[in-house]
Amino acid sequence: MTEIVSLPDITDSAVDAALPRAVRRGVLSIGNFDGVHLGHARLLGQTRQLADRLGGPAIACLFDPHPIAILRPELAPKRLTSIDLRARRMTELGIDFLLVCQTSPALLNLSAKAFFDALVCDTLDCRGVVEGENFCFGKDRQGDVDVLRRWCGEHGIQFRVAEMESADGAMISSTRIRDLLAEGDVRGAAAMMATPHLIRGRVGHGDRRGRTLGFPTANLEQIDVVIPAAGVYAGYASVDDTRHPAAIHIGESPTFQSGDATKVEVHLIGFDGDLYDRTLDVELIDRVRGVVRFDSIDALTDQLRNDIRFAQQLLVTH
Ligand SMILES: Cc1cc2nc3c(=O)[nH]c(=O)nc-3n(C[C@H](O)[C@H](O)[C@H](O)COP(=O)(O)O)c2cc1C
Ligand SMILES: Nc1ncnc2c1ncn2[C@@H]1O[C@H](COP(=O)(O)OP(=O)(O)OP(=O)(O)O)[C@@H](O)[C@H]1O
Repeated sequence: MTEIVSLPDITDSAVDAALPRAVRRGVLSIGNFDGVHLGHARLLGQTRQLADRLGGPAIACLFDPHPIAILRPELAPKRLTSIDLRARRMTELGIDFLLVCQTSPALLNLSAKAFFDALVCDTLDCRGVVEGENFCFGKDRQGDVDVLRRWCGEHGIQFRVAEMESADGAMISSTRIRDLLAEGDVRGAAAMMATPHLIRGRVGHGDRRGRTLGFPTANLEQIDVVIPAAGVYAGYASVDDTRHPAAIHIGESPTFQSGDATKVEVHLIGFDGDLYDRTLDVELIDRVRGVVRFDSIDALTDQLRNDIRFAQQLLVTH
């Protein structure tokens, strides 16, 4: 199990007392790790390998909130994955600790050298560091892998650069996965994360129209991850450790002139029960179609029957 360790600001003297001893003398990889995509997996795999060779724990470290949320809040994207989910995926990659360091204006103001000294040397006393070729750090992104290699060398710290992982001729990144989701390409996003995009939400009350149509839907609220483009999707919805095939509608219901672009409604296929106030985990497997305005309720329900049949077929062959 990857253990999440929350740390105060590394520029704060309280950081030493807050750090368990077991997290020192390890091999470190710093990033945001949103989505824990195939590039991150390659990097973290090398972090695990180097930790095995040098001894000590394999450590991933991220800064929360994401620095962009402090520097340019208007540009801050929604995240792909909660920190808990990142840790769960890192468990499979053999990462011992996910350090979650508090981001502060003082931290963002550190020069690359001051950041290196504070985190890699003073706080963690690392035996090794592994980063991808495009890694930058410190104020104004001054530091890159060349300076990091030099400073690690000066401190007797092993340093490795992971080769960048690409798909279809372009580098995989969290940004690219967000772009795919914005186009509704949940299949492409899943290929880059080696797992489907997961939306967790609490079931609230919709207009209660779905049940009268013969297709009850759970309306997800309190979603704090990226919601893909409006459309109809095939996927799975898990509640209480039971996974149900599902047809998911994201966006407005133009037939009824209701809802908004980020509304997520989930029809659990073959399920009949009360889901209000429950937590639902929805995996988005494939896109079925775009959202359409129907001229009659009968036309809508005919289409919903087809969607469900098509979703079931997609899920069987996926
Ligand atoms: C699989 C699926 C596909 C849907 N597709 C459309 C659509 O294309 N156009 C539309 O107006 N509503 C569509 N709906 C939304 C229904 O109109 C919606 O479920 C109904 O209005 C119930 O809303 P409520 O849950 O707020 O009661 C779809 C719903 C589901 C479950
Ligand atoms: N495709 C990739 N292959 C290998 N390493 C990668 C890849 N993408 C990112 N990394 C490395 O992972 C670490 C964490 O990077 P980060 O989480 O910021 O990734 P990112 O996917 O590029 O994010 P964003 O799109 O938000 O910039 C860095 O060392 C970075 O170089």
